[in-house]
Amino acid sequence: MAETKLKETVHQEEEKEEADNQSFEELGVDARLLRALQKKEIEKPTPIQAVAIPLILEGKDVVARAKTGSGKTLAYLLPLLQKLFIVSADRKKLAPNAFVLVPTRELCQQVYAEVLLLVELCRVQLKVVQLNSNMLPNDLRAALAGPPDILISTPACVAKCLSGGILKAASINESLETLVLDEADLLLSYGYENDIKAFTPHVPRSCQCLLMSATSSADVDKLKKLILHNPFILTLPEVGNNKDEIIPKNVQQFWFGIRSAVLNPELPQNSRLHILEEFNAGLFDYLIATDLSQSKEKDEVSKESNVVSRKSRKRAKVKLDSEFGVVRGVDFKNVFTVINFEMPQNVEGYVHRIGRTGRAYNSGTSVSLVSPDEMATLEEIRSFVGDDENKGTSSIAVFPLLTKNAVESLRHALVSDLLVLWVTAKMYPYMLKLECMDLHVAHTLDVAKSVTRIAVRESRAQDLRNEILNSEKLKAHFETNPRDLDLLKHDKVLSKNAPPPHLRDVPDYLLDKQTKEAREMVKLARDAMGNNNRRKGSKRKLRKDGDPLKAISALASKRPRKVRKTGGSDGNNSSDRHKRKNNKGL
Ligand SMILES: Nc1ncnc2c1ncn2[C@@H]1O[C@H](COP(=O)(O)OP(=O)(O)OP(=O)(O)O)[C@@H](O)[C@H]1O
Repeated sequence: MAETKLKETVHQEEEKEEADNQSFEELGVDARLLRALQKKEIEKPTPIQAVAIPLILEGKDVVARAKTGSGKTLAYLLPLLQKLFIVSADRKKLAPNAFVLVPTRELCQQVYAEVLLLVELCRVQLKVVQLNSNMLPNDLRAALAGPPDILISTPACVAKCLSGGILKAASINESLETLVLDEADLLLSYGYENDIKAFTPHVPRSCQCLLMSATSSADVDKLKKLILHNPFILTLPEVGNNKDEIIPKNVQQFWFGIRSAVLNPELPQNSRLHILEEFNAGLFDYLIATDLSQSKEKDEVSKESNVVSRKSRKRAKVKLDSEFGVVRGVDFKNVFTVINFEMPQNVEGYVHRIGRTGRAYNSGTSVSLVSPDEMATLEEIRSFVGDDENKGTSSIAVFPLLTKNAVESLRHALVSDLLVLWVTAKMYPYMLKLECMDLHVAHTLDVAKSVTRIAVRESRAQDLRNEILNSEKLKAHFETNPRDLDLLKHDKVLSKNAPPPHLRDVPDYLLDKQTKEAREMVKLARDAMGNNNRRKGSKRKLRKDGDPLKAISALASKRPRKVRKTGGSDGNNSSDRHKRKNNKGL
């Protein structure tokens, strides 16, 4: 115990400074590796390399904790390779002499590529293989034939090879010289504990063990006790005490107060209803939802795939509700924008998703982020909605608002159909800082403050009132029911706070050339999206069976409706429309 304490090296400033000034050569790195580093344009060791390389070259067990991106991979790879350069008559070759175990397949590939490059640049004859659990037993056997000098893999794959007799425990015991556990802080949390426990009894006492980690945690301590013998513990100061420096200083970090909720099939029914209720009551600005019952398929991924799939693996154990479905029929209130971050799988899914906006008399926008492999789905959808480039018809347009100009113009937009505005309002301080718009500060911050949810809702209500008052279709109704017209005309806005006069218009002095151009663009975009929608809606015949104001709400019995019943429907309910199209043989 006392000896371990003595061996713990928490580097003091002077030691660190000394190490900082050493070259790779002074650390004892082999000439071939020096050449390789030069070709890689790596000039001087990072602090962790400076302290770890000499110790590893001496054959010590090392636990190295240093912040992410600090060069831990080369800190162990350089001495590991150098050790293998030495041709030793004592070396047994029944199994790989060095194992590098990492938590994910992606990391396997990354480390493998790094080793291959170094070996190639050094012009040495070393055989390196990477194995993963997806490989067939015969392929695993073939890769291990020889055997290779270095094996890069995951603990799960090694355990699989052991239990399948592809790797012999006795051979490992005879041949293993160096064991590296990279990203050690993740290995246990990724569920590899049993795999590591199955493997460690076969690690010979003589094997040099290295444990690399970006953070210090109970898991790292557990691994340390499981595998290492009396190691040197290198804790660079920034990881030890000052938590602010775990992440490199050159990373700017932000968080925004975006009120949001997640809706997915893993949640119990009660929670889902509760979230819908809260969303409809305006507690969240954003709802992040999935309509994927097919997420079950996606969950069937191998354990070392990646971080996301690791989480998914845990999720796979959770029973998903096969009756989950928020995009069909559920009547969300005040959804102005539907964003398809992932495209739905088919036209039907698209129609149902975007039908969550533009409900009743509201207008809405949908924005689809389409990756190249989703283009076929987009084409299918475009042909379904009747888009034809040859005929110049295009209801799904290229999104026009992501230009710098458009962002500029949103600074001055008081009312927008786009929910984006709220994000913009919240981002004002950052945008201003980033783009140095000091001239506009006072005005734009005032604008941002004034764009409240109520202000936006009222403005939309006003639009709606105007539409109804000017509606040709309702003219006859108002003639026979003048009281309705009277009530509507005198319907007053809820908010007592009129916008301050200086915000009614954007003063000319604030309008630079770019903003003027952007204004035009946004106007065009609104015409294309909002106004067209309204026009389309008004052309539709009233349908009793398609009254969107009677749309099924998951919460209909729980809470009073906020939407006032003003008459019939414009039939602008995508979901109903789609059902009708479906019946026609979609
Ligand atoms: N001495 C060096 N000088 C300049 N660049 C280096 C040096 N050593 C490593 N690098 C580069 O720094 C980057 C980060 O290195 P590496 O991936 O080893 O970091 P890490 O500490 O393992 O990070 P993480 O904990 O996130 O895995 C790599 O692109 C690597 O090539």
